[in-house]
Amino acid sequence: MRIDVVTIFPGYLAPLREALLGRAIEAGLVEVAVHDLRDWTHDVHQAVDDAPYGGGPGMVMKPQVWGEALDAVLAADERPARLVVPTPAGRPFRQSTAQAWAGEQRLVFACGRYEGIDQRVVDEAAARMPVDEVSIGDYVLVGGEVAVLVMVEAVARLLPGVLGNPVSAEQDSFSDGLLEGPAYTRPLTWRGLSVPEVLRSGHHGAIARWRRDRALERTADRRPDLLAALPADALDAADRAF
Ligand SMILES: N#Cc1c(-c2ccc3ccn(Cc4ccncc4)c3c2)n[nH]c1N
Repeated sequence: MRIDVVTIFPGYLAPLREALLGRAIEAGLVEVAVHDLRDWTHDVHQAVDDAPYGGGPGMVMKPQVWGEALDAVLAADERPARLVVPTPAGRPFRQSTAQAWAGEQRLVFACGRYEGIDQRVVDEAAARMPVDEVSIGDYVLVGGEVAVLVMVEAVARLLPGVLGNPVSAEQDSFSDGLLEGPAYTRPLTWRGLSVPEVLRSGHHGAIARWRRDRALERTADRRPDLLAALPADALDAADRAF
């Protein structure tokens, strides 16, 4: 997969080259290119924004600059791309979104700032490629860069070879529609608190059942909406007994 990010703050995306994802890039499991939107300005001030039509607070990002930038970035690789535009007004970004995007050959992320990007940039792009306007949560950020860090990590960890243990991605929170339950490691007792006996029993069936019960319990307590959204056949009799 190739990932391109267009932003006026390229330095914000430096964390993509750290740790697990950085190693994946070095291993050639994923390609990441970050582009400075101002490279496609032509005025001395490198202007990327202007006042909003209809008035209102703040500034809007100019369509001309974005259009030239996306044309150039898209032309740099022949692979078909999905354009992703983070926005507080976007559809929710979920694990299912990350799983769907993990199958893409190429993702191009457009990081807005100010009050956002002129809508015509999205509309014009949508005539020639898939475009997703997405939000990472119900709170307001200052720009799209942090959201891109979140989404790139969520997608990249699903790519073959990126995670040391692919099983862990299958047992993620949300992968089965539930939150994952609590995890424990050594020491056996820490500040008077001990690891649940069942986890030391060696009884794999009992351990699986205990973990499922804790996941159901945590999901019911913290995210009842996820429980309500589960397909009818997602809970077996033992689950329902919980
Ligand atoms: N994903 C995501 C987001 C954003 C977000 C994303 C891109 C941009 C570009 C500009 N802004 C600032 C802004 C724009 C409009 N209204 C208010 C603030 C952004 C915010 N905020 N909250 C989220 N969950």
